[in-house]
Amino acid sequence: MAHLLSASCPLIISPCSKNGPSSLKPSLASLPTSRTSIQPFKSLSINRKNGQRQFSVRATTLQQPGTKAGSGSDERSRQQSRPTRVMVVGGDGYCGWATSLHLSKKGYDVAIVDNLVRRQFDDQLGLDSLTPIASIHDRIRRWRSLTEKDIDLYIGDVCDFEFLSEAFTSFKPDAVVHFGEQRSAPFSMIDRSRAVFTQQNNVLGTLNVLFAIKEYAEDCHLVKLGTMGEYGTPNIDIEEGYITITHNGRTDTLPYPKQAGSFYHLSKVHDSNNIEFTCKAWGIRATNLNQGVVYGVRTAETEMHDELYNRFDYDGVFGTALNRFCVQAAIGHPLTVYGKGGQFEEQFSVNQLASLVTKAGDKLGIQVQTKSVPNPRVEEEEHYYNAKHTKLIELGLEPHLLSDSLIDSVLNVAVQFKDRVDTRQIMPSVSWTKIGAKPKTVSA
Ligand SMILES: O=c1ccn([C@@H]2O[C@H](COP(=O)(O)OP(=O)(O)O[C@H]3O[C@H](CS(=O)(=O)O)[C@@H](O)[C@H](O)[C@H]3O)[C@@H](O)[C@H]2O)c(=O)[nH]1
Repeated sequence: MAHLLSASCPLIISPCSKNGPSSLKPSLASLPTSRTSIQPFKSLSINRKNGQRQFSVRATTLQQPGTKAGSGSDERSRQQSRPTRVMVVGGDGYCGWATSLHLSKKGYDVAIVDNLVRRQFDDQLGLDSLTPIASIHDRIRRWRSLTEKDIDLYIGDVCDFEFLSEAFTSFKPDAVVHFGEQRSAPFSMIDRSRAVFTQQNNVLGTLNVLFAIKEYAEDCHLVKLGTMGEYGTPNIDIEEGYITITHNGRTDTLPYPKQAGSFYHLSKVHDSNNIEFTCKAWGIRATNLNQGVVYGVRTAETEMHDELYNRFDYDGVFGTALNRFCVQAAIGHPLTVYGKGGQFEEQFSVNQLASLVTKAGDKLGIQVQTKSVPNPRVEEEEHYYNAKHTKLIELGLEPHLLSDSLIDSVLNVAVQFKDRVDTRQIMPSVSWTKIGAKPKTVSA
């Protein structure tokens, strides 16, 4: 029964809708319900629609030790019914909200589990989403009034096992999509207490979810959001989860080495180890999706009403590069490329992202400047990067490549809400080297 699929999903795969956000959309209906067997490496070419370039990707799926491909139990589990009840942990957040609506629209029974801590981070740090967002209660009420579809809501912390147990026994999920983690690398590098919070919250929360599945819903499939940042920037191709190594004449297929670049990214490495272990030890079924930077703001569902808007972060702590660049362009702030800008956000370098935004600005008559600002992070600013990513495609994912029209649409949203931008939040404020044990306080 054990199934662990570790997939890499670079930035260019933007599944939710043409206009983003690129939150993951592995169709739950297409997820395997049994372990997969070792297959020979396959090659696959994808042509970019605009014909700019072609790239090849390869992947393998890995049979868990001690199992036989195509065994009777595989066959039985393949015949099990598809999941219909999906619990989205972190369903009030950026990826979680868009995913919850998408799954609800597709006819799944959805339950959101969230402790609303993401909103508290904003209050504590004096930040706000560029887009005005409604409370989770108003969001769900609005969705019901527009679609007649109910989304269940469990407000609480997955680190609290009593709460999680109650949510599991009452909702009875067939699948859990887990986004409920502190997801900002800079946040985890503010001070000791934020570093400790990030690892405690993320690692223990996921461990509780694994125990809840074992205890209450053995057949439940865990879909967990990992990160490409687990792998760092090795000078060789990044394989999907596993690499075959020959050492002293013996060969084995082993987890790909991890070299995370922040306490946040490290928390995901620890999660991955715990998930892999429980797949082997208990037969938990999990898909660990190592996702690249997510960008965009609208999906078909979130644009149905103002109260369904998704959050959109542009600040130096929670804003990610492309979203930040679009907001910076909209308000005439130079794009803040850190250091040399050669660091890759999956398939695009930061410099390339900046030129894409500059081009989109031209079309709107906005003159976009770029400036190199001192890099607050400890990272290589020029390096080899080649991540393999075929497994999701084999599972049925149709990639929407980062296109000019997507950037145009994000830039348009940034222009629409530019009066809400707090320019004091634009520059990076968190340094990887200045982090210390002393708590950092925020002044008004
Ligand atoms: O104004 C900016 C902001 C960022 N960068 C550069 O852009 C790169 C990416 O930074 P980011 O803030 O866009 O993304 P990151 O910190 O890597 O984290 C985000 O993307 C990760 C996927 S990945 O990047 O690790 O694949 C997710 O796991 C995280 O949850 C999400 O916040 C970094 O090398 C950074 O130096 C700039 O040059 N200028």
